Amino acid sequence: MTPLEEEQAYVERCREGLRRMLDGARHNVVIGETVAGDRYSAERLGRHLKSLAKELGEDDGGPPFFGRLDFGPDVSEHAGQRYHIGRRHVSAGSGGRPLVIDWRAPVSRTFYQASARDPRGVTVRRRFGWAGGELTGFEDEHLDRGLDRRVDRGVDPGVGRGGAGRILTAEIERPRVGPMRDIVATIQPEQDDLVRADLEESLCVQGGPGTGKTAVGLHRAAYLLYAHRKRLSRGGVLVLGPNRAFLGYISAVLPALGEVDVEQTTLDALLARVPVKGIDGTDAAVVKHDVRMAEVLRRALHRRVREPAEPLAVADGSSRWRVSQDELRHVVEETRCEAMPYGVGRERVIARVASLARSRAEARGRTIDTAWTRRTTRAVTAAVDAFWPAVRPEEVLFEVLSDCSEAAEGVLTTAERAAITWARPPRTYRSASWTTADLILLDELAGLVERPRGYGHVIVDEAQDLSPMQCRAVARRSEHGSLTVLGDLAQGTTPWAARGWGEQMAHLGKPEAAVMALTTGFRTPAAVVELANRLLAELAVDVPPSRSFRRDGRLRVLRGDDPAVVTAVVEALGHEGSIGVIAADASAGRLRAALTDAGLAVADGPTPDPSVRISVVPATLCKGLEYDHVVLAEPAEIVAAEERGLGRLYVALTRAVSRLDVVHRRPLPSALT
Ligand SMILES: Nc1ncnc2c1ncn2[C@@H]1O[C@H](COP(=O)(O)OP(=O)(O)OP(=O)(O)O)[C@@H](O)[C@H]1O
Repeated sequence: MTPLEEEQAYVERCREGLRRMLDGARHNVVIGETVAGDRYSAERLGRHLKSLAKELGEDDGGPPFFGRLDFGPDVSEHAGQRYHIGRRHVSAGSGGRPLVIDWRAPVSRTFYQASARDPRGVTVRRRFGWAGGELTGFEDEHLDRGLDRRVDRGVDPGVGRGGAGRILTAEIERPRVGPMRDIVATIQPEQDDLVRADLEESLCVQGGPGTGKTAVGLHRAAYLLYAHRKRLSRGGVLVLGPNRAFLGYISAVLPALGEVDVEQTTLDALLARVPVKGIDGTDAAVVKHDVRMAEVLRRALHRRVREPAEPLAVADGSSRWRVSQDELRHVVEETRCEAMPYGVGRERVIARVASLARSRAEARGRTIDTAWTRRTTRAVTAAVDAFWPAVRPEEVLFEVLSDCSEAAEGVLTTAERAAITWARPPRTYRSASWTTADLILLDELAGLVERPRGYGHVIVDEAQDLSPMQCRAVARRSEHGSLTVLGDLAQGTTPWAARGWGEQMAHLGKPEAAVMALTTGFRTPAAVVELANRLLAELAVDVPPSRSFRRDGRLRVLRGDDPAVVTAVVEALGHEGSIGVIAADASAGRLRAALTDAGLAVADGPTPDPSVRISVVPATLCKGLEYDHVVLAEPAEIVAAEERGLGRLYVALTRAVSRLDVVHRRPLPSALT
């Protein structure tokens, strides 16, 4: 047998192993359904087993491994061992050593980190090439002999980018056809460091376009769940992305890595406690996103706590148990000093006052039973309503937006107060038309009333765009957990986008987090990166220019309007891969009509769709997405459309994987010429 045939035979053993695991998992689903301890655990177990069975079923036919490590004789733990590394563990069935080791297992780390300079005991690292589930070749790096000793079997011999092998280069440069895929086979050492950082460690990753921030975040989620499954099972892991198109684009990555229980959502969706019916003007939105609003809301809420105006007398048959006004005052003051959430404070006041009444009753020999306690607590609660009332966040915000003169005194300017005040206040909070920014204010208030549910780990993508108030909403949910914050200051497009990470991390509640950099781009070809980098000087943020791993690709700057866009798209159809037509929001509908009039099928939304190759993408939705071929229409219009239009153009320019056509009639923004 040739070495390639030996590996192909090993693939068959792995597939057999997977089939055995699948049979076992299906069997367990049946058993799991009958061995219900209680309903909750039966449901959880059933869900877990079913998803495992589904996953294993779906895995059937996919590559069971992507790499192999051969250790030399000098590593005590692994001396002379050979391990195949894959997306999932494949057991040998007989209780022996697994056929395939999970990419997240400790030994797999060596696969990503070993190098000729630091072989870590590895003699050979093998990468496999696959075509449609068939193992077609492999490539060896003899780390003990230096990188130049590369041997290829069944693939074109040769060395790719920067000393990287062909298989690695081909994987990174492959045309993109649909949603995002995992990168487990080709995680780079600096990415691996971030993926496997400690759970306790909060990280901030600043990386230029296409440096793999999103990929790192998702793989980190999968890694943390593997390494700390028990600890994270209670709090869970939350992934926050910028919009629904982005979530659609990334949604398959974690399930492909076997993780189906991660909550992936947008911050707006997470905070949606009321329907959004109103829209803010920019002036109002800017004030509402400002961190000073936290103080305004705090004051507005706590203004509701008043000095008790009268003593309390709890009627109990023929007796009355009294709590004096002074005692009530003392309880309120004492509770206030403990600086706890408003709602918890109220509960504590009720409990303390009830306990005073109880001690009076006990002193008079009254027998206290549950019914007595319930009755007394009800009476005390009614009295406490007068000086520490129950409150809904909506009621407080209703008051603030109707008239914030007192709560905002000395905090907001007159113009700022006017900007957020309703021109015509609704009659009650129930008829208010809340805006997206109001959701954040309601969440701040809800957080002041009661602590929200926290997560074990939160991953925030495109974090440069979060306002201070949005950051606080994230911080509330990760107070007792850790954060992975991913972003690029140069891609900031919101009016409140961060200009530096220090302040942003402070708003996120983790001022001590290390800021790490990713600088090699894996998406955009060098010529396109070079064009986009020209904008950096005008973006007023301090980030290093990106470098591209890729030397392939094509950039064209074409003159013309809609017909030129259609021609560029038709030409792009001659290549493999997805096609994104990115235009200013106002022009997206017109361009879509021009393409369909030309007889071309266009996908419904911006998310790359393998069945309909062309997507028309409003510029404000292209963040985080990528297309094999991008036709970028009229850059000047994108720049003019919003305050941070240049940032938006920078994002739009960096969405192309293989080819970018810039089509323009109006003069190009000066930075590009
Ligand atoms: N190590 C890698 N191997 C293969 N592909 C990679 C690697 N790292 C990143 N990529 C690919 O590069 C592309 C860009 O990655 P990703 O979207 O994670 O970058 P990003 O930094 O979040 O980009 P942006 O900020 O522009 O949205 C994706 O297609 C991703 O799969």
